[in-house]
Amino acid sequence: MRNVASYGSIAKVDDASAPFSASSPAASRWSGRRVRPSDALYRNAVLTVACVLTFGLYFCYDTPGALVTDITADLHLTSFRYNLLVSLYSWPNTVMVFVGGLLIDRYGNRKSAVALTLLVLVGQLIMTAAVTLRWYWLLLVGRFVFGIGGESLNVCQSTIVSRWFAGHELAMAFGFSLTVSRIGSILSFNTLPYVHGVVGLSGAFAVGALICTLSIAAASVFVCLDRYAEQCRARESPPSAQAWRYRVDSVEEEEEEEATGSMAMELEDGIRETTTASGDAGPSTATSEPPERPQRGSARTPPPRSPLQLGLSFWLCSLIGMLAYSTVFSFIAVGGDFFHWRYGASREYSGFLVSLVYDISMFMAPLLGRSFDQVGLRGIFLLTSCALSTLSFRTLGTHNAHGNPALFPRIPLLSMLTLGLAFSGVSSSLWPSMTLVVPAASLGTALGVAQALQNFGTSTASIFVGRTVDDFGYDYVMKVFAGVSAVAAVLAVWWNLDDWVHHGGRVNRVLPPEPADEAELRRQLIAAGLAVDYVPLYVPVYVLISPQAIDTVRRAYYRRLGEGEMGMRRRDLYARLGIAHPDVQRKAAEAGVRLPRPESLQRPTGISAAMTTTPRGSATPPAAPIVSASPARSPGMVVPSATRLSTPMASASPTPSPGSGRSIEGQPQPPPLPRRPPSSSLLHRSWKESPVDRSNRSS
Ligand SMILES: NCCCC[C@H](NC(=O)[C@@H](N)CCCCN)C(=O)O
Repeated sequence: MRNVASYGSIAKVDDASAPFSASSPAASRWSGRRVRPSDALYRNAVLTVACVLTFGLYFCYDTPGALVTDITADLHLTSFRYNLLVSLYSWPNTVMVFVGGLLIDRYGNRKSAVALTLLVLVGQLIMTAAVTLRWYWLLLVGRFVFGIGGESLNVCQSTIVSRWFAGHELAMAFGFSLTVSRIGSILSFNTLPYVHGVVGLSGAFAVGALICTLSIAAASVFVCLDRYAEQCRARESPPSAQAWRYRVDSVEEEEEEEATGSMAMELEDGIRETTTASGDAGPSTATSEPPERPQRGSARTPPPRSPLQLGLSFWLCSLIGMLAYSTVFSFIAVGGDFFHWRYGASREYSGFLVSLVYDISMFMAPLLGRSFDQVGLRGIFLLTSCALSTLSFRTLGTHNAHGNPALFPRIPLLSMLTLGLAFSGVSSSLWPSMTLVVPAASLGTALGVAQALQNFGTSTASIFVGRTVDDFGYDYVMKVFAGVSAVAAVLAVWWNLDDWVHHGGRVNRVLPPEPADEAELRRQLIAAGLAVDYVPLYVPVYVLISPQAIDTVRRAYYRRLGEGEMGMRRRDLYARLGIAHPDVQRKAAEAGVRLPRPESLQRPTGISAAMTTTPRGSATPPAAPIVSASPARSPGMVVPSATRLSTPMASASPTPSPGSGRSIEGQPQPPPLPRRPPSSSLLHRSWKESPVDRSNRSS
């Protein structure tokens, strides 16, 4: 819980996550420095160092594969000992990477990146010493340490990328990170045999260690860039705004936040889905929350206690990843042998065919990523990729040189091209999708679980291949792989349907760009009196006690802000009528902040309308159009009640100073009659019915 401060309905990741958007007006106003975190240059630098983070890891991961003949010969390893060495990367990570994910969420990306790149280097150095000393057991220790650091480093890289490039650049950024990783693997396979010829086995491992230092350097640069971005962000917030940057440490506070946070999330999901379902975005859409902004939405939810709480969508996604990756990775491990024996291909041509998977992925990852960012369809593409994998394995398992020699070399080439495309599709769509279906604050944990499953799948598949090939032959293995890929495709259908039905198809949508910098807009709103930037910490705790307590706190707080009894009643009335308080309208006009236009006020967004249209069937009222999408939902900011048009208990939020009730020209006037019958207990009922207001207040 350390790096997440939650503000009622809004949880804020406190490690400069997604610190600056490309379209940040505030950032562009931030002057006095040459390069700003919002600049493309700065963001590219972050992406570069994030990509290089795992470069050493992938280079060294494939070292045993690249030097298989030399290692087994030089160290006199049996096939079993060699395979034990290779699999020692995956086995511990069926558990350890999950722990790593938790620690990444706990300590943040900066510390984790440095610690994990160091761990990878330590592992590689141990292996270098082991091959020098010819100590097999030490080699196993080294591979173990290397694996512990390596898989968690993968998770860390993903959380960095998803936080810096949330939104419309996410998949492309992931694509670039995959490309650099593939270059690491390809470089390893293509250079290490020559390096070994020149400097021997120890020298080859030492080269790997040297490349790992590159990753450490990248981690150090990332720390500087990320910290600098955080400082800029802090500088942009006025001192008063710092007041809401409190940390939540006590268990009670966590529980309270979890309750309000998840209620608010449900409410917000309901709102988005209601808007989407009705298709009645109206003119106010421009000023309200975009239909879906998964990362941002998810960032508001406190971290789940257990991975089981990560949701069906996440588990389906992880299972698909486990099945799809395990078949491809274990096929790559035996692919050279397979083509040699089943198609009579030369060793070189077999190697070429196998490497096609990585080669294609290297080129395709950013291209696919870019197209996912532009057209969405990640889920559909993942499904298509699983289907393509099925086709590829089925073909490889059916047509071989013995059955129909005329098909060689067309079948293996076409199958590998298909498999390469499928693998590119899986890796390019899976990881960005993963970040969309889990709360941002739990991303490390979630990716850790996903990688743990993937390692389990890969290790199991490798054992299966080892045990099956001799007895049943490669065709049988390929058919099983085709079956496993088909199961992944079926799960992908389920995953898409679930996402479509319950989440409005978020994984297939185009993500909007990150909104303009929230700090600046928040400052504008606060200056305009449309928001307050600080609510005492005792409020969220106290308001949970009883509706009476809520009312007492609310009134006490209004009084502190100079609000009289009449003002409070007027505020209640305006909120019940579902319109903006005239004074708020005036202030909004002065501040140049757009309120929803009159027609949007006529939308049937009352409680009953929402209850009938909320897809999940939850009795959550819809959100009102908000003054401005991003500021109204900024961490720690409370939007005055009257700006939350037609939110039933909008008046619960405090506002600095009530106005005279004058209306301004061109702005909507209150309708003559309330849409809902006034009730003396409305206030209390509404508190129960409107968690978002409670969480707003508590923030
Ligand atoms: N930040 C990168 C996301 C993971 C990419 C993925 N790698 C893995 O899943 C690793 N567990 C496997 C390492 C094996 C390398 N040959 C990938 O697509 O490589």
